[in-house]
Amino acid sequence: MEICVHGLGYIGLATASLFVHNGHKVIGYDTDDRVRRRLERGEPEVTEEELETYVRDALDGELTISSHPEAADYQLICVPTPYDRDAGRADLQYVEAAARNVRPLLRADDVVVLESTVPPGTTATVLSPILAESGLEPGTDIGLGYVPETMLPGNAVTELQSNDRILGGIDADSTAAIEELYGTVPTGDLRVAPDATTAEFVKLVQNAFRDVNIAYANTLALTARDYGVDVREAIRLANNHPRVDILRPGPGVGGHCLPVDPLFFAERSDETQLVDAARRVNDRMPGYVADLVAEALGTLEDKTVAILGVAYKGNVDDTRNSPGLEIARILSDPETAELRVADGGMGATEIRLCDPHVTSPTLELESLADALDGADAAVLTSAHDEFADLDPRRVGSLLGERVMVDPLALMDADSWEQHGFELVGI
Ligand SMILES: NC(=O)C1=CN([C@@H]2O[C@H](COP(=O)(O)OP(=O)(O)OC[C@H]3O[C@@H](n4cnc5c(N)ncnc54)[C@H](O)[C@@H]3O)[C@@H](O)[C@H]2O)C=CC1
Ligand SMILES: CC(=O)N[C@@H]1[C@@H](OP(=O)(O)OP(=O)(O)OC[C@H]2O[C@@H](n3ccc(=O)[nH]c3=O)[C@H](O)[C@@H]2O)O[C@H](C(=O)O)[C@@H](O)[C@@H]1O
Repeated sequence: MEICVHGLGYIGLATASLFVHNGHKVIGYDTDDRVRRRLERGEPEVTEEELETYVRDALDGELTISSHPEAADYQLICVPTPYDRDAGRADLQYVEAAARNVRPLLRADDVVVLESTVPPGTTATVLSPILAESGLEPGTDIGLGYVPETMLPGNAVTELQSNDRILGGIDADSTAAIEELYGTVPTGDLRVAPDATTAEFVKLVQNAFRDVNIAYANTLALTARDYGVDVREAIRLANNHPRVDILRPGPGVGGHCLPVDPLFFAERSDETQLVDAARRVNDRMPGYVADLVAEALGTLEDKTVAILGVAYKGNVDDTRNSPGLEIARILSDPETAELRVADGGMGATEIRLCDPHVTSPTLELESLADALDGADAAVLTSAHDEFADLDPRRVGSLLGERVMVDPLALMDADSWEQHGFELVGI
């Protein structure tokens, strides 16, 4: 079958490659010239090794990059859906633009599938009317539906090929046509939702569930501290119950999915109190970690703090909503730093950033040795493999004060304390 994929970012490129690897001819279109040029040269901007090989193989095969969208049996939309904080709603401009691009290409019986994460109702009430302006009615003349992507950054290819897929058409024929396409690629089970809106809702349910679960773990961490209880030991013991499965507390919830997608629920509902509270709990964690740094050092004035990890989680290079960067921002902000300085002085805190996975022209990133050299404290904010074997002897010889803040509990406390460290956890 011929497929045109709109948006060749993390999801679109992986999806286009999945279909090529399974015998389909795919035209890939992205509005960004730079993205298209790189792909035309066979140089995808992908940092997961397995995904990079997977995409390169597709580019060597039947994945064609085009400067304009083309007619195809299936039009797949994988464009960004950021949250507009000022407006308090999802910014659907990219979905709308993609729909307008698809509109003139449509032929009877073509099928349009949205994969981007969106507020429930988007396919039926935003996408459908734009496509209908073609003169072909979605649900009657053309197919239309929603198929969320659920692959986990860091384990993309495996999850792309093995996760269950949920799909929902705006009518039975659309659902059948979408099933026909996704049935040709390896996945877990295909799960048919009653309609597109339910499929959109389920995608948000999954990410909000994870966010709420992590917020519960973070709440437990703060509560356990008041009782002098080791939260990780408590969660480990609690999880032995056959029906309890609590996630891990940490320095905050980053990325562009968990901190954003739960907010989409509020678009047309006032009943989102629990989900909103979870967001607030998780958003508070970087400030809490900054407080721990200030507490351990007694003052932030003239102190130097090394932040080890600006990626939003371990072994990825994505810095969106990064807890490490938020902790850095809070510690270096004179206003908040002043509040956090135990002795009341102004906190001219120097921040050094280190991350072996991230390359960024806008961040001044240092090597591990340079970041630690003479610093007063280190904060371990991303669970990168490179940090797993940090040697307390080496770190101790570089740091000015032996203070290691470890909100992810990556280090062995006994071993670090034996080397004279104050290991601060949450
Ligand atoms: N990254 C992730 O882990 C996951 C993302 N999602 C969702 O998938 C969607 C896409 O996310 P990513 O691939 O991560 O975004 P991304 O930012 O990596 O890529 C999106 C691409 O779409 C292009 N684009 C924008 N408007 C376009 C248009 N009208 N036509 C063609 N191309 C256009 C952009 O230039 C960009 O290259 C979002 O809704 C996101 O929430 C869903 C599951 C996982
Ligand atoms: C339900 C679910 O597992 N959703 C996944 C999620 O990917 P993402 O990389 O954002 O999720 P993640 O690994 O939980 O990381 C998010 C953030 O949460 C933090 N985190 C994660 C687990 C945990 O126990 N404690 C914790 O604090 C991480 O450090 C990170 O800062 O969101 C993706 C998406 O929807 O874009 C989705 O495809 C993925 O399958």
